[in-house]
Amino acid sequence: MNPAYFLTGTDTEIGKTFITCALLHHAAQRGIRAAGVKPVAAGTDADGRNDDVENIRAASTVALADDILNPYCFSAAIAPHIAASEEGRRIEFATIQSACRQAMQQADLVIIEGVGGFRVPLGGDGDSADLAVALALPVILVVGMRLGCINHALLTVEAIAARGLTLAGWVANRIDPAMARFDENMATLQALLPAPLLGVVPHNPAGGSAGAAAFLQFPAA
Ligand SMILES: Nc1ncnc2c1ncn2[C@@H]1O[C@H](COP(=O)(O)OP(=O)(O)OP(=O)(O)O)[C@@H](O)[C@H]1O
Ligand SMILES: C[C@H](N)[C@H](N)CCCCCC(=O)O
Ligand SMILES: [Mg+2]
Repeated sequence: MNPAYFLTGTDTEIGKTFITCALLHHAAQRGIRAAGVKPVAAGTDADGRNDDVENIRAASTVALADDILNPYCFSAAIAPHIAASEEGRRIEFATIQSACRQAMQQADLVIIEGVGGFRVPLGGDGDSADLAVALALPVILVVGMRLGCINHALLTVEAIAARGLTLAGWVANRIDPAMARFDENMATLQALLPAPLLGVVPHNPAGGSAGAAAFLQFPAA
């Protein structure tokens, strides 16, 4: 089976999809056939499309079938267990595991984007941390650089370690370009997070997520 990573973040809307795409572009720029998977998406447009799924599809160099790329998609942009319940559906980890296995057979590198932060409920099979355990993959943590991220990052690494998962590395993503004491916050995170820093991605890098790839060092040196 080819390498894959479970990508999580310090919260929702902090750049998990953006960094997933940047990692996929980083791989593609090095001739690695890479694909992203978004097991659970919430929020669709009038055509039934989800932005995360479409961005990940566009950044992937291996075209996965729709049900592998995105096994579960719900209409409302809300917590997915609530969306699933409202739609009378159940998120099955076995279905997601099967999709991820197939992706890992088809692509040389697979990045699996979680949903929201690390402990988002997904229904009867568990939460997104349980999903990471079920997939038994190393984790990449995206830290959305804004006030409050130190606490969120530390709680997340604690939850990752408590489950016996490996933290492969973390990415600092500058979602708030006006963050006060950015350098001091970075120094604190580097001192406290027990994994390599895979890159510091600026706010609005030229070229979008493809341009952001230039700021990544992956795998860690
Ligand atoms: N470095 C950055 N510079 C500028 N904008 C960014 C950056 N990273 C992310 N964004 C923007 O912030 C928004 C949220 O990012 P993104 O959709 O990747 O978050 P997410 O963590 O995947 O959210 P979700 O929990 O909904 O999956 C998007 O509009 C994205 O383009
Ligand atoms: C719809 C949104 N963009 C995400 N996909 C879902 C975020 C769920 C967060 C749930 C929570 O932690 O409260
Ligand atoms: Mg996303």
